[in-house]
Amino acid sequence: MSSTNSNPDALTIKVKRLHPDAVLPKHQTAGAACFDLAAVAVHEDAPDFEITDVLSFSRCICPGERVTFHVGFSVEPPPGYALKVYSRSGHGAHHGIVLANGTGVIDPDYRGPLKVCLQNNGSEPFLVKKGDRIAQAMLERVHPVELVEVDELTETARGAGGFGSTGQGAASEADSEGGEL
Ligand SMILES: O=c1ccn([C@H]2C[C@H](O)[C@@H](COP(=O)(O)OP(=O)(O)OP(=O)(O)O)O2)c(=O)[nH]1
Repeated sequence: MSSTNSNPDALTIKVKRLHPDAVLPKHQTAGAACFDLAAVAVHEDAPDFEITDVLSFSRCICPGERVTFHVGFSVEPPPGYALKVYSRSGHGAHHGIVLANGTGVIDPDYRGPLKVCLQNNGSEPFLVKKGDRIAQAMLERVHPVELVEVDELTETARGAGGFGSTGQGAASEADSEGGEL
C-alpha cells in the first residue's frame, strides 16, 4: 500500500513494511528533526526476519551487553539523501543506553531490514518491549564526492594540530604516553 505526503515541501522516504506489527516511523512533533524507530523483534530470535509472527517480547539488556533489534521495515530515501540513526537522548542521559555503532548509517542503496543495535553502558539492566521506541533517525544530504590522491594539501593555521591541541581537552601526560596525537 502506498500513501502520498500532505506537505508539498516535504521529501518522501519510501517505507516498506516487513512485519504486520512494525510501528511505521513518524515525527513525534511537527518540528522534530528525527522520527522514532520502535522495536518489533529481537534480532537473535529472528536473524533473517523469516519469523512472520513474532510474539511479544520483553528483552533485558544487561550492563555491558549489546542487543540488536529489528524495526520491521526497510526504506528508500529520495535521491541524494541517506538516513542516519541516533540514540534517543533520554536513553543515553538517564540509562546509558547508546547505539553500539555510535551512529547508524543507512546507505541510500540499502534495501534490507533496518536494525538497531543498543548497548547498555549504564549500571542497571534496561528493558525493551515490543513497540518501544529505541532510536531515532533523520534524513541527511549526501553530496556526491570523488576522492583524489594528491601530493600536498592546502596549508592552514591549524596544520596537523588535533585532539586537544587548541587547549580544551588537551591530553594528560598519562594519555600521551602512547604517543602524540
Ligand atoms: O544502525 C544500522 C547501521 C546500518 N544498518 C544497515 C544499513 C547499512 O546500509 C548497512 C551496512 O551498514 P555499514 O556500512 O555501516 O556496515 P559495515 O559494517 O561497514 O558493512 P558493509 O560491508 O555492509 O558496508 O547496514 C542498519 O540497519 N542499522
